[in-house]
Amino acid sequence: MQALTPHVYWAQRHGEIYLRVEISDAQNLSIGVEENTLQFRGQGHGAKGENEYEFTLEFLKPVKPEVKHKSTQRQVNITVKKQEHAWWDRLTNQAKKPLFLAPDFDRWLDESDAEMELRKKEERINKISVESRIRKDRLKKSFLFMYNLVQFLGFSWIFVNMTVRLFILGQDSFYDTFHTIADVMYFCQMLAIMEVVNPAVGLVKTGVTPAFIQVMGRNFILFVIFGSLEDMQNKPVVFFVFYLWSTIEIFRYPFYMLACIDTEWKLLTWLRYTIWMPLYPLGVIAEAVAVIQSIPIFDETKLLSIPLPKATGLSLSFSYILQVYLVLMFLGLFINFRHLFKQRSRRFRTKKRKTN
Ligand SMILES: CCCCCCCCCCCCC[C@@H](O)CC(=O)SCCNC(=O)CCNC(=O)[C@H](O)C(C)(C)COP(=O)(O)OP(=O)(O)OC[C@H]1O[C@@H](n2cnc3c(N)ncnc32)[C@H](O)[C@@H]1OP(=O)(O)O
Repeated sequence: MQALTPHVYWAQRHGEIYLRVEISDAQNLSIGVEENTLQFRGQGHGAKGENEYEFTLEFLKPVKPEVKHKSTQRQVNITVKKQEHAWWDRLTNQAKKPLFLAPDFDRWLDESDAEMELRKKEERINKISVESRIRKDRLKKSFLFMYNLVQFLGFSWIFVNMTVRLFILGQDSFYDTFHTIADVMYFCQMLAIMEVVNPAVGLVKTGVTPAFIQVMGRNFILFVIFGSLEDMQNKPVVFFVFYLWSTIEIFRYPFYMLACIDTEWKLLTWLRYTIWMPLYPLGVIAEAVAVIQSIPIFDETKLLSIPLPKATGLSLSFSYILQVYLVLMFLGLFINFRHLFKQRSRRFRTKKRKTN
């Protein structure tokens, strides 16, 4: 059977060529582009009835070799991507239009209309990406707001409870701080692990190391020194450690909450970036006192000691680790003090520049 040539209709956009081949119920299609020439072959029902149809088109400019096609009951639609984003004066290399080829007026656009369509498409894509960025930002801020609110409520409860008990019971309140406060403190400090996760996943723009030092340093004191040693739990040092921790947090978390809703209270900002100056060294000193007080207890109870080879019958007391930790604490203090100084001057420097 000799192959016939089907009617082919075409239209273009800046990036693509659309071909519509007038063959219904097409089968055994073979469509490909080689060296800028499209070869079409297939069986179906065309202008001259059921037959084998074929045609060849040599394009005006280079096209990509991959071709997309879709066969429907009425026609075969072919999409070819142009190599370069450009408007072509005609479809084929030869100046004279092949007889079987005609414009597809259903899809036809002239250059300026196609540009307009392209611009509208780009605007739509931009709008969608801006909207999705806004949605993500809102979700992120809502999450951070809730996190900061929970921490603020937790630390406010701790601070108010300790202050009220201090006023009512005086120095007696020092001795049972742990039993009244520990559960809420455990909750807040476990949750504070998010403060390491948040910068690590890019939720807040700040360093992971200072947050890690802060959270791990506190959790070490809370869970290991106070949590594992009952003898430490009724010492007055617990009061000072918890009070110093909560004093900064009742300013820091509302400051973050306001940042999440793009609001700033100058006094709160000043307090967040200033009161750590006396509180941080005092906090480290209080924590160091707790570690030093725990050393004889760990020695006596042999709790958390590391057994040495059986033959020696000895074990390495946890107090050695605590002595190393004491050094690390002051290293941690130095790193975080420097970090907080930088944060403070960055904050007040940019503020000043903005107001000038
Ligand atoms: C067993 C292994 C242990 C290993 C460690 C060994 C060493 C241990 C040493 C431990 C010493 C610790 C002592 C300490 O426990 C004592 C005390 O805490 S005493 C009480 C006083 N303490 C303080 O004042 C410190 C309080 N803590 C902090 O300030 C932070 O935790 C710190 C990580 C130190 C600093 O915070 P950050 O880097 O985040 O700075 P900024 O607050 O300026 O925030 C930067 C930007 O991020 C935005 N941000 C941050 N967090 C949030 C949030 N939760 N929600 C919303 N936004 C957030 C913030 O708004 C800033 O954005 P922008 O710059 O755009 O304003």
